[in-house]
Amino acid sequence: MEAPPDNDVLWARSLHFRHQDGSPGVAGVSLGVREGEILAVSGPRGSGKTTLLSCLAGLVPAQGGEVWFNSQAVHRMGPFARERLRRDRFGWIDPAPTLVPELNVWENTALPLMLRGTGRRRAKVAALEWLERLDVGDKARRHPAELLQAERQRVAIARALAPAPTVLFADEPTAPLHRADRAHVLRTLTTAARSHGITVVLATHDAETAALADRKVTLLDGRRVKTVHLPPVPEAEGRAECSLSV
Ligand SMILES: Nc1ncnc2c1ncn2[C@@H]1O[C@H](COP(=O)(O)OP(=O)(O)OP(=O)(O)O)[C@@H](O)[C@H]1O
Repeated sequence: MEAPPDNDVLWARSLHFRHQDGSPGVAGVSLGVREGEILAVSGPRGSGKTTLLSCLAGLVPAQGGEVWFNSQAVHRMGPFARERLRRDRFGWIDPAPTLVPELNVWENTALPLMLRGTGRRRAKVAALEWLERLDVGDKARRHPAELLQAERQRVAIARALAPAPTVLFADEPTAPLHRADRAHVLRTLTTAARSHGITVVLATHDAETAALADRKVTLLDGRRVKTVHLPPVPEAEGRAECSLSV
């Protein structure tokens, strides 16, 4: 076993993961992510994007293969070491916002910073700055239940960026946003990542989102492929969909 190349902050070799019920998640995926790079992991629904990000972030232990974060072998870590790594070095954005309902918006945003040891006052200042950047600064004292789903997602993005993680795993981060808001939020996310040197692994099935990344890897049925050719939707089916959506 060898350590990853120096310029890769994250590196995986021949990753395998099967879900508890036997569903194949990823099967033999290898990739490297360079420091400061924005890497899109694309592919259709069910292709293994979330599973891959979960293995890379140490959320689930890979059942085969290797994951390296710099010179640390994530695949050899126990649950506590992986949890510490996630807390101190990684950020995560889910497709749907998961905020602590009892805390207000700025407290939610400041939480990862405080868990890393930042004092409450400094954490609050940072949280408020990030909330402003994500256009939800005026909601800082509200509780999650008082916000729209799209606003909660902006808060979740601010919370993930506030500690300036070394690697940010963003799983369909703009899924709950309206199309018009998506581009703006994605630009804020990618600009913030670039200006703070945050490496981003961005799972998306949307080609426009993937185009914002520096590089793209594509998955199909848990494996890396060069391109995905999906069968065209028959015209009659397309018409049926249109009439249903009216
Ligand atoms: N918790 C789970 N238990 C069992 N099977 C799962 C679980 N999560 C995902 N799978 C299965 O693993 C495979 C990969 O799913 P995954 O969610 O990683 O794909 P994805 O590309 O992220 O899809 P989506 O875009 O829909 O989120 C799919 O066949 C899926 O049904």
